[in-house]
Amino acid sequence: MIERIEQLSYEQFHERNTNEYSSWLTNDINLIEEQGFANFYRAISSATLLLLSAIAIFKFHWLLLAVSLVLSVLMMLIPKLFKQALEGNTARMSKSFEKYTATIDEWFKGFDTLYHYNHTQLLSQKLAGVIIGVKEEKQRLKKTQGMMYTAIRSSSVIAQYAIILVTGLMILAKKLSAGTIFAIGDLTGNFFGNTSFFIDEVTNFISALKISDKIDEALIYDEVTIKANQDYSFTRKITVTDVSYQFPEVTVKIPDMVFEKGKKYAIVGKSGSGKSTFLNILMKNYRDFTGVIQVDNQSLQRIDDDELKYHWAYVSQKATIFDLSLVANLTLEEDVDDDRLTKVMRDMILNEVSFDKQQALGVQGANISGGQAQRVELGRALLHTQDLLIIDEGTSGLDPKTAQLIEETILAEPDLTVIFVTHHLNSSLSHYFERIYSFSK
Ligand SMILES: Nc1ncnc2c1ncn2[C@@H]1O[C@H](COP(=O)(O)OP(=O)(O)OP(=O)(O)O)[C@@H](O)[C@H]1O
Repeated sequence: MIERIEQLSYEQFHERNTNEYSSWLTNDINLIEEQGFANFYRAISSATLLLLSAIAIFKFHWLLLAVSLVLSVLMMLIPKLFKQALEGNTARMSKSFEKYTATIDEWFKGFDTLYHYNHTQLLSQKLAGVIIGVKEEKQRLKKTQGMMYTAIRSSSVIAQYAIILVTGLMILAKKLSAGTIFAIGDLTGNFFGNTSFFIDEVTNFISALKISDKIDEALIYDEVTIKANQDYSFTRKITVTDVSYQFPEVTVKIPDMVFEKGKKYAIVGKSGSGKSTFLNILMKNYRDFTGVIQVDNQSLQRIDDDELKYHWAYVSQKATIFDLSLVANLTLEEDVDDDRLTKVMRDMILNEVSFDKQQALGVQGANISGGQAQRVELGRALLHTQDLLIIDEGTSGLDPKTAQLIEETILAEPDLTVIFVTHHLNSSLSHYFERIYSFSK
């Protein structure tokens, strides 16, 4: 499952909330394990005991075994009556777990805000609903399972009586000795008991497999139809002509622009004017745009995604920090040139963060400040990019002096092409920019 997720494109991954993936990997895996694999192994054990009882019944008379087998086949039809309800309940339980995980994550992440507004009581209000939802779905599933078990157990008792009756008739017909009736009672008890266990276990196993089918089906995507050209080249310029992007509710129109290699560009514009949308198009996160973006002489769509990601880097306003050491956060555990790493750490003033080389920065950067996190994010991009650095408000969390220092360092890089999106263009840096593009709604 994780390997399939690794292969998703940006748009495919973002079709669903990250909590849905978390729920698959926690709740659904548990459900598959508890209801699926545990039942699979139990079914093997029941089948073995069933076989041993069948051999013993056969030793008395083949006819008794034949009737037992016919009755057990009839018993196996019972789950069909519950199949739809059982699969529906299992699927609904998995959905309710997804909602539960998403709600817990959302409201616990908002704890600080609720705390400062004296509204932490919202936690129990919001979580109560989803907890009750999970409980109700669990009860529904248990109820359906219970009804199925009762039907199977009852049919098992009826089948035992039927065999005892057949045995009685065979004794009267002098085909079996009178004492057989006592032994056959025990044997058929075992035989039909294990048949009913076997049926329960196989039915539950199959309905658990439906969850894994649901995940598999959710992760099936058509291949990207546009054939990528492996040869990446950006030696001259990127041109953007007549580009627009259609969201369900709004069409975002992007102004025509040219970005020459090695030069620096600023993009300014009102909130909602389409700056981030453009950057997402340029990074190939949003593929279905209209218009033309050429990189040297190739259309952007034809450039291989991995090549593009290798050469271009994108820094957003929101720093992503992993619970790894500073160096691992910068390198993403890749081998990098030591001199380059040292330069990036110096340029992004990161030596102050490096309290201890091994110390992790905390989950979502809990052990460092917001400004430090942004510098780590910028440092990671500088370390990974060869050609183009796109910064979307990536210095907004820094104090003005540090922001200017960092921005100047980046803008002074001679070979790097920089696209710098900002709401607050520092006039003392204007001379670095070849052009300032203005987006309007
Ligand atoms: N995922 C989305 N789904 C639907 N509409 C979206 C989505 N992302 C952006 N939009 C819409 O597209 C328009 C452009 O948004 P975009 O985020 O590109 O603006 P922006 O210039 O980057 O704004 P800001 O400066 O506030 O970050 C807005 O009207 C926004 O509501």
